[in-house]
Amino acid sequence: MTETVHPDTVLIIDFGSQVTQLIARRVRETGIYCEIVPFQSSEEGFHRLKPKAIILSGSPASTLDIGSPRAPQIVFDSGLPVLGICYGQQTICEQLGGTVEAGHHREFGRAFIEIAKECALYDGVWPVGSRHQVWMSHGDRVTAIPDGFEVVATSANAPFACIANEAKKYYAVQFHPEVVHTPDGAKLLANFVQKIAGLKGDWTMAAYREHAVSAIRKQVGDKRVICGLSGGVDSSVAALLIHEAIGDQLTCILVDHGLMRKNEAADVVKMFNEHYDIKLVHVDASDMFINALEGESDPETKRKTIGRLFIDVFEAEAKKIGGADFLAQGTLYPDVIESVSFTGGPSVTIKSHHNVGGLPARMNMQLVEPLRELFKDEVRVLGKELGLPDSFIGRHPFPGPGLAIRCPGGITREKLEILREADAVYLDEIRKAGLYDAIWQAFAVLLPVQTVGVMGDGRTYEFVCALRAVTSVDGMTADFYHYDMEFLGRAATRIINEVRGINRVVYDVTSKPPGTIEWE
Ligand SMILES: Nc1ncnc2c1ncn2[C@@H]1O[C@H](COP(=O)(O)OP(=O)(O)OP(=O)(O)O)[C@@H](O)[C@H]1O
Ligand SMILES: O=c1[nH]c(=O)c2[nH+]cn([C@@H]3O[C@H](COP(=O)(O)O)[C@@H](O)[C@H]3O)c2[nH]1
Ligand SMILES: NC(=O)CC[C@H](N)C(=O)O
Ligand SMILES: [Mg+2]
Repeated sequence: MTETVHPDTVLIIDFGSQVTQLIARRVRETGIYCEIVPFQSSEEGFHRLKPKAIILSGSPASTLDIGSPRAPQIVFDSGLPVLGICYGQQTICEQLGGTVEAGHHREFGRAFIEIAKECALYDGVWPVGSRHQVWMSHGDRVTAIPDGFEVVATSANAPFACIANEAKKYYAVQFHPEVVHTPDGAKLLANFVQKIAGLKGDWTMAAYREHAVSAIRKQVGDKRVICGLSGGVDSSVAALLIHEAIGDQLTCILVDHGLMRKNEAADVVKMFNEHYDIKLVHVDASDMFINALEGESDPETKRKTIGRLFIDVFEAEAKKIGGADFLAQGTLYPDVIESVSFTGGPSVTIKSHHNVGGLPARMNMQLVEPLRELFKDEVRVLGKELGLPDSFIGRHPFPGPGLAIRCPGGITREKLEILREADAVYLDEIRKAGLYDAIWQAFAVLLPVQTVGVMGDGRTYEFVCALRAVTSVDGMTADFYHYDMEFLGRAATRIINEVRGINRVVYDVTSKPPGTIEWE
């Protein structure tokens, strides 16, 4: 992963909790660098990262199960501050001489803890004798604590809600400080990394930019790099960073697959040519994509066809510039974590995200992934640092397969055109209402269903358009956006009046889960 060691790094050992990523986010918010390493490779991670503090995550496992994961001994031999969360607390107790039992009451959700003693972990946050809301999610509980520890907070069902060995700087909590339902949790984590471990918050995007630029130079040398540029935040920021590092050795390739939003390809090319001196090839491959997709209705086939054609175009373009040794991607940290995280069993494929991950084997190119340590919101901050215009930084995500996965049923050129128009009107209404930034992602979907309507005293028999808008932090979970009805009415009227081929509009009120954000 990282090539350079950050001076003040926190190692987060992941035992497979659903919320391990949130620990990383909370630590990063204090300006301190951290990485999540799966417990299986945590010893190797320790040597690679040379951390100054360690956090042990929660887990679906029970320490009472035979073969359940443990922290490597080096954690306790290192003399570093350690914070154990939930399972992390339980394994600390198991490993250092305490005991854990299966609890009589499983405890999920909100709970209240009483502060019994002063503790560096909540210094300046929770006074002795006060009571605070925390979030619990456990079945097992600690029943005896190891020597050298004392109980510093209790809850009705977790007498050892927080325990500490201040001399060794070991802290362990049964609750989850990383989730927002523990309102003061972020302050506790900040106390751990700043006051207890004494780390400096110098993980800034300016520092990251320097670090990334020199890492790219070192990796690429004087070789050529191609970068698929969609105009989305990730690929735009990746392109700017790589260009800063290696200038003309970079060629960006924008593939217009005929599945972009209205005017999108032209806008992206214009913006890049106006602001940057980056080599950008705009490939109109729309016939190739649409011909291959025409009539196709299976979502997975659509996605795979598009993924394959992207490869073909990248290959052909690389050849035209005399070959390229590297392919740049805007892979983000959550993508990396999802592919290494400990899971109880094989996970199912919900949808094959058009992923350029299959590229290197076929194209024989090495990957350049300058954003693989960052979360999306950090990428946006980095984009700002690099001077990317706000209109690009705040853009809603747009999937690589584009309108093809918003047109359920067989794809036709005509349907794509109708959808493109409806989507443009919908987004225009959102912008006019000042809602664009409050919504994480919004788009129109053209349903393969025709319904009867009446317009100008005549009968119509046309398509249904579904509108989607969601709020989310990272796209992993999402809620539908709660518009007021006036807005929906206005958008529907405009779409029906202005877009030929649509005579009915509906709004999607499904969250994720159980739905996904896209319809295919
Ligand atoms: N039309 C396109 N032309 C060239 N490359 C593309 C195109 N669409 C997607 N890609 C490539 O696929 C990658 C993944 O797409 P993805 O949509 O996740 O990222 P993005 O478009 O850069 O950002 P965002 O998530 O904000 O849309 C992009 O970073 C880009 O390299
Ligand atoms: O680059 C991409 N290639 C894809 O194949 C793809 N499929 C979904 N998405 C985007 O991912 C986020 C989550 O989408 P879902 O809830 O539909 O899985 C949403 O932001 C989707 O727009 C994709 N992005
Ligand atoms: N969230 C957790 O870490 C849970 C730990 C353990 N599986 C329990 O039920 O107690
Ligand atoms: Mg995109």
